Amino acid sequence: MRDLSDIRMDIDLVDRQIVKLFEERMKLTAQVAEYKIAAKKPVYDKTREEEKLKTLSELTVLEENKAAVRELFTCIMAISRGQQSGFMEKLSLKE
Ligand SMILES: O=C(O)C(=O)C[C@]1(C(=O)O)C=C[C@@H](O)C=C1
Repeated sequence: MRDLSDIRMDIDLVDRQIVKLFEERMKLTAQVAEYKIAAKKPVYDKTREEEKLKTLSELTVLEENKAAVRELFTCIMAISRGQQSGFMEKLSLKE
């Protein structure tokens, strides 16, 4: 069996990558917000979110992880919506 601190070092490495990728994703959804503000489109896109959850669930290798992946991305997209709404609110306060 591997040593706990050894396993935790690997977890730390994976977590670093998750943070990096999360921040990359948030930068992209900030660009989406800019687009939606200009195009006067609503933040929430139910169809896109449903398609994403389906695709990501299909990409998940282990059956026992599928529900968790859906939960994780439901949460990530809610965070992204929150950020986008925040941008829109700030902009409307300025106007
Ligand atoms: O693709 C979009 O339209 C986005 O705003 C991005 C995103 C996402 O985080 O993936 C967030 C909100 C929408 O409801 C759908 C998807």
